[in-house]
Amino acid sequence: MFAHPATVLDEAADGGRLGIRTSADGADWPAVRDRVFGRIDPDVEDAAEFREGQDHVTVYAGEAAFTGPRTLSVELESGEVVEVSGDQVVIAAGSRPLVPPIEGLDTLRAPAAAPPMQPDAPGEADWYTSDDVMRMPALPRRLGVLGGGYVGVELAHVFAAYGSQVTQVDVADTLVSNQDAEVATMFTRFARQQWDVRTGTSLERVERTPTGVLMHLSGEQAGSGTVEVDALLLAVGRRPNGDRLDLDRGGVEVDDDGVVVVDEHQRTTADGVWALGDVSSHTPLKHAANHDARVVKHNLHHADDPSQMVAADHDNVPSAVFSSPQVASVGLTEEQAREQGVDLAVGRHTYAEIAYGWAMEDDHLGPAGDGTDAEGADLEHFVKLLGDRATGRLVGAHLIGPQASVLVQPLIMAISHGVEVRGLARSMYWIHPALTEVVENALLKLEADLDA
Ligand SMILES: Cc1cc2nc3c(=O)[nH]c(=O)nc-3n(C[C@H](O)[C@H](O)[C@H](O)COP(=O)(O)OP(=O)(O)OC[C@H]3O[C@@H](n4cnc5c(N)ncnc54)[C@H](O)[C@@H]3O)c2cc1C
Ligand SMILES: NC(=O)c1ccc[n+]([C@@H]2O[C@H](COP(=O)([O-])OP(=O)(O)OC[C@H]3O[C@@H](n4cnc5c(N)ncnc54)[C@H](O)[C@@H]3O)[C@@H](O)[C@H]2O)c1
Repeated sequence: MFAHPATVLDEAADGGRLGIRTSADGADWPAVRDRVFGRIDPDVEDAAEFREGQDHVTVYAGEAAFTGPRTLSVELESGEVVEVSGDQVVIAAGSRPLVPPIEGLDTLRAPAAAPPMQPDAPGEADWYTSDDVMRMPALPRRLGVLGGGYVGVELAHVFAAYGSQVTQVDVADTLVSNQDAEVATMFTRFARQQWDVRTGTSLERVERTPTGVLMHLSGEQAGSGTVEVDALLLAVGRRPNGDRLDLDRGGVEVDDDGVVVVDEHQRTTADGVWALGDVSSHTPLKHAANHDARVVKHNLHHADDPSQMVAADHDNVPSAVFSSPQVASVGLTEEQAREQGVDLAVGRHTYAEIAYGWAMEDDHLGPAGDGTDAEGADLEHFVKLLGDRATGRLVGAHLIGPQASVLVQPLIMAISHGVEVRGLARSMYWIHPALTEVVENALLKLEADLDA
């Protein structure tokens, strides 16, 4: 709900390329924010009411922690502590944003500390995390973003498109550095055209000045060493909430990353205790949490008969980054495939080469209008498919460009079902002149490379 208006603004700003007269004039922040929370907050209240209204459900609204096997104490908002135990217990406590130890951060105004289940609108603060930045009282004129992963690049795009002057800092060499390297490099080039990106750079220290927050930078792209902003968004990763649950008292083990250990049925190391979602996942994504929840729901009904249980499938969990441009991926990156010794075939096709790409004028990106950036580097959106010559199957798909999150779906299907790449593109019609023709052509090229 925040990212879509940002994309609409981008398109409005870019109409000239298509020969149409459009312009963009930033966002009315309170209107956007209140549209989002006007929808979300009542939904949250309705869901809570629904749960409380179920005659087989008792809700204890408070912070829970284990006191023994399958037993938890819950501190209610009233301060009262109740003990709850069950034959089966499901841990679904999620994760929280990391706040890195930055010198000077403790001298800045922190976002209002809100109890986890009742996020209040924060007052004006000097720094935020994704928990509270979306409820900011006003759009910052200058925003610093620490971290260029999913949260960082999605929100940098949102605020830049809405009219903030964004400076993004990441220690890694590229933004979205967990993506296929070619995608991450190209994404970083696109981002640089939209906001100030400092990769290979650290935030050493922050201090309040009469006019804002001064970020002291060091590293490759520190520039003059300081950048002043009105607010700072911390987006350097998330930590699973297991460390706040006294898990050892419940006999529940975590791994070295603090992630609750589960078997293929989502059972933890404690008898009768299950876990799902971010608290027990190395792919902390909503669709992965939903999958885990379906597995746990089924298995709870067969807790006494493991032969009836289903296994969770965490292979090939896809993901998409809703920034500008969009990025989507499933399976191995090219680097992972090569490391694993896969005998790799590659099929790559650009949006610019298909009819819908012509319609979008996708081959005229960049300041010179020639598909390259100021340094002459390639800027054409693409689909890259990786196949294994030994099996003839798809092992990875990486997309960067408009609607990447949608275009990836047939590739998720192909990889999930282990479909043979040979013959796949020609086994069905592809609507002309839809954007999906970029996937069709990448598949044909992959097929050709498999046979090369
Ligand atoms: C800014 C942002 C954008 C995201 N966008 C996407 C996206 O586009 N696509 C996607 O797939 N994923 C996205 N994610 C990830 C996604 O939100 C999570 O993977 C998902 O919410 C995990 O669900 P969960 O139920 O495991 O945990 P959560 O949604 O974190 O829920 C955990 C719940 O447990 C409660 N809780 C925690 N500790 C206790 C305790 N001790 N006692 C009682 N209650 C407790 C919390 O208050 C919370 O209500 C995004 C995450 C962020 C931060
Ligand atoms: N579209 C989506 O599906 C979506 C959107 C938002 C969040 N999420 C989920 O939330 C999780 C957390 O997202 P995130 O963006 O906070 O984490 P992330 O792990 O995706 O990215 C963290 C970034 O911060 C950088 N970093 C770490 N420490 C730093 C430091 N001290 N200084 C500068 N840079 C530093 C890292 O190099 C990395 O680029 C994601 O892994 C994802 O699972 C998903």
